[in-house]
Amino acid sequence: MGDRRTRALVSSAAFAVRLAWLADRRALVHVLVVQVLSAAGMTAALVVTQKVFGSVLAEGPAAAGRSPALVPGVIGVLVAGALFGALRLSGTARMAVLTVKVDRLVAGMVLEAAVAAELRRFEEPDFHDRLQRAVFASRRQPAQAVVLLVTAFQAALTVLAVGGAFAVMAWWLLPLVLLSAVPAVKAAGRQRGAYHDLHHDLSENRRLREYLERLLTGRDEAREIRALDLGHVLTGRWQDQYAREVESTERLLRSHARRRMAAQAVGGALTCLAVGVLWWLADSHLLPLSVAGAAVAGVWLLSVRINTFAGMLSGIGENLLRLTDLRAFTAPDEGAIPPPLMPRQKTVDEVPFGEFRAEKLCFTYPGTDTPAVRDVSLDLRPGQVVALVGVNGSGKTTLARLLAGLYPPDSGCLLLDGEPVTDLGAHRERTAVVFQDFTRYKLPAVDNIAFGRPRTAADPARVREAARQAGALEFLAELPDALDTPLGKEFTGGADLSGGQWQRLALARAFYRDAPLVILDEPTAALDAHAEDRLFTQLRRLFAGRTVVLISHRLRSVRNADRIYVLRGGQVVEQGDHVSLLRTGGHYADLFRTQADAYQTAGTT
Ligand SMILES: Nc1ncnc2c1ncn2[C@@H]1O[C@H](COP(=O)(O)OP(=O)(O)OP(=O)(O)O)[C@@H](O)[C@H]1O
Repeated sequence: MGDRRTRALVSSAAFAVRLAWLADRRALVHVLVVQVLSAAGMTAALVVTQKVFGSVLAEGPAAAGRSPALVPGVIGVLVAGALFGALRLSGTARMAVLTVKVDRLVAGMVLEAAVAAELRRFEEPDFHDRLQRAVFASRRQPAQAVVLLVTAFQAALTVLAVGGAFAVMAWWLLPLVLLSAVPAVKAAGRQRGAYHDLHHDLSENRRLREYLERLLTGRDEAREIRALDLGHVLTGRWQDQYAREVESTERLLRSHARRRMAAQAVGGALTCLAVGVLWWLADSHLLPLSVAGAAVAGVWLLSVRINTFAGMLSGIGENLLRLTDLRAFTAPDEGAIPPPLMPRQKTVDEVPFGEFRAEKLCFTYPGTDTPAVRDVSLDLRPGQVVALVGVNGSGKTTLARLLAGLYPPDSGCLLLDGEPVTDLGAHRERTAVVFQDFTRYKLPAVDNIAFGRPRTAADPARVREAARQAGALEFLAELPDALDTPLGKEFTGGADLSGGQWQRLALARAFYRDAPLVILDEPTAALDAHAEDRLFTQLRRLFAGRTVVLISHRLRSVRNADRIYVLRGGQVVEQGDHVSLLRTGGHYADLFRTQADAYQTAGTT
């Protein structure tokens, strides 16, 4: 365990240095050179101090002011002090820039890794724990690790420099001074990793707390929270979550403080002993007073540096261990999406898409035991409209996600013209999906549509055409800045849309994507009756030449589909066209009649 941790620390330290190198190698070299020069300056200052002491003592205090030997020494120390002060300032400024650049580099790495992760991973709590820890580790931690490592480097150089000066003056003092730091180093070693373990233990707790924070501060949630008067309940839960974190952290900090205080007391006693020995040696004329004086200054410098270093050790340890979270998350893994093969998204006419078949698809969500989709097979021919129907939870959305290549099936496969679809990334390229819970991008309307083909520059004429096809052009044209209006009231000049208008925008995105396979999951849930009717009656014309998979609870809307698959408990229990399914008198007929009766009853009462 200890060895594993030590190895993790060493490789994380190398990782931090590599990050700094990648972020700004010139700044890193500058900062390190400053540290080396400062350490060299400190050695020189110590030696000069000893010489000055020597001449003062040789000529007597009375002659001190007149001694010509003193003048160059004192001037030299003063000039060197000013030079090193300026050098340190430049090093500090460069360090600040370096930390900002490291932060940016690492935040980008985390975002890239999150974007590359397979959708399935987002179903796993462990993934969210790792993501959260990586996000946490990316905020100032790598930059702080670089600062700590540079400070540690400086402390090590000081130890070497002062040690070197001691070698000239009184080398035998060095072990005593080093001994004084042992308790602090040991305490830091014992504490090392404790924060990191706590951080791991609290991951889920913190994730829930942050979710509650988003609920309590989000614009979209603000309405319902006020309508239900939920604020105080959620704040209470937030308080409970936070209290748990604070209690655990407090417990750890208390034990940490006790250990460090004890270590400091022992270290201080050993430093006093070293000074006492020097005093005794000087008093007994076993050591020249000049050497003893410089050695006292050296002992003080050295013990301060070593103790700072030891104190930093637990900080460095914790910090570097957090970088292991970051490395683990950003390292490419088997879940990463391979880089896109096509440099430019092709249009529907350029992408070959023939007969599409799903064969015996099975899928179980991570963390559950019951399959959401079981042994589902279906055929989709070019130009066909195929509908998936069934009660809530029957597996329609999950099946749609499998058909879109968003999840790899646990077993079974997708076939295109008889060939298994092995590259799900390429399959997604030829698929347009309008999700039931589509995303509302609080960005300009034009982006909301052009995101349908994110790897090609937005084509304004096609954006307008897609908006027109989705019935969105009219209301978008009336926005303050037309299609350039940001769709979020949080942004200056921003506007908001109604639920149905947002849904039309999601449809426009699908039109703009211009893919040969179109999957529409409840695409009209928020549309008014006219708009819904218009979409369904014109579906074939609007998506001419494409294969359409349509999910809808409104069975009236799917009756014109070429084929209807009826799902129940994740399985296809019936299939056929509307007329044949009604004739069979099964589950579909039952659902259809229930809806028709409801309309009739409502119409007659
Ligand atoms: N992310 C998930 N993790 C675990 N189980 C899930 C997840 N999403 C859906 N399920 C489960 O999978 C089953 C099928 O859900 P699915 O969303 O595919 O049904 P659906 O037919 O689309 O339902 P609806 O008509 O309500 O949209 C349900 O039992 C549901 O509880």
